[in-house]
Amino acid sequence: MSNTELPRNDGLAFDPAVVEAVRVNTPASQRRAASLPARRSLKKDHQAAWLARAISMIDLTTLSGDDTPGRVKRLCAKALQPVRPDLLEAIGLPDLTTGAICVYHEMVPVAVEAVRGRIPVAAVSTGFPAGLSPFDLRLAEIERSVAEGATEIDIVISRRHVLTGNWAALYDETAQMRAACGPAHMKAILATGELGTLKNVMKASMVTMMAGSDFIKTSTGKEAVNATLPVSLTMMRAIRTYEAMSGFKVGYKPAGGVSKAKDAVTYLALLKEELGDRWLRPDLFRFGASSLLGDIERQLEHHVTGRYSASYRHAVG
Ligand SMILES: O=C[C@H](O)COP(=O)(O)O
Repeated sequence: MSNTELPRNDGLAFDPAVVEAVRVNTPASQRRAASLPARRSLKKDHQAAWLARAISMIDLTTLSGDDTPGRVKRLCAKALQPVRPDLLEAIGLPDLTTGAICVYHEMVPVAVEAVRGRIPVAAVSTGFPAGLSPFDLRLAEIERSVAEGATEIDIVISRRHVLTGNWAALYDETAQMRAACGPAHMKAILATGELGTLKNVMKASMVTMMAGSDFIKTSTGKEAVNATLPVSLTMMRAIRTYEAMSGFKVGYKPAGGVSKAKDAVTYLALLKEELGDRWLRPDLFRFGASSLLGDIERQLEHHVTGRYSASYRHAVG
């Protein structure tokens, strides 16, 4: 099934009472997050299966000022063949791909041609990463990316609406962006490292889901602090609350700074505990990551051959 055929979040009418009702126990969230890595240790086949699963949920990303068509084509080739064919055969997953490729608008046509419809192309739009270009241009950017073949749009919210408590403005902005996406799935980047508190993260999560986001995503990868476990716990609980309110399952995307296989497994363990097995699929979970794939490939190589190769051998992704 192509991702444009997947169910969409139609959203709910803006309800300030939902925002008012938000409660977050920050010390408890931090304690829980801190206990996770120590509690999780996966071995052998089980570990390989989780790592393969993690690959299938990576939005393989390049978002650099020096991106070129050549780099994007190489990244797309890596997304379609994320691990050496002999390793994929050995783990019984010869057709494994990443979840999607994620690029700036200018690179959308190159990526669309390179992936040949096998995986979705996601575009970061709306004046990424700051989201401070004129609003009509931000909407036009979404429309252009969709017209050029992006089927997922990662929008950035206006952090100032959160920091000034203007929840109605955040709802309105997000709803207009969702409309501009048309058939493309929308991931709302909250830039959680700039929102100040976990309570703000929870409120922004609720508002952007009420406004129709299909996914909520932590970060652009450009903030000083990007994806963290306490933020992820908070956003996953917001997703659970929203499902109880609306019946709709919103997806989750931690992004920025997730670069080690071990960390990816910790995120997946948290996801399984908080939201359940249904979320352990690419339609409801993605890692936004530029270098995670390289480390996972290294770990899989070790699993299959018993040897580690140098990390420079896995330079792409
Ligand atoms: O959304 C994805 C991020 O921009 C990637 O961040 P990263 O380079 O820290 O993996």
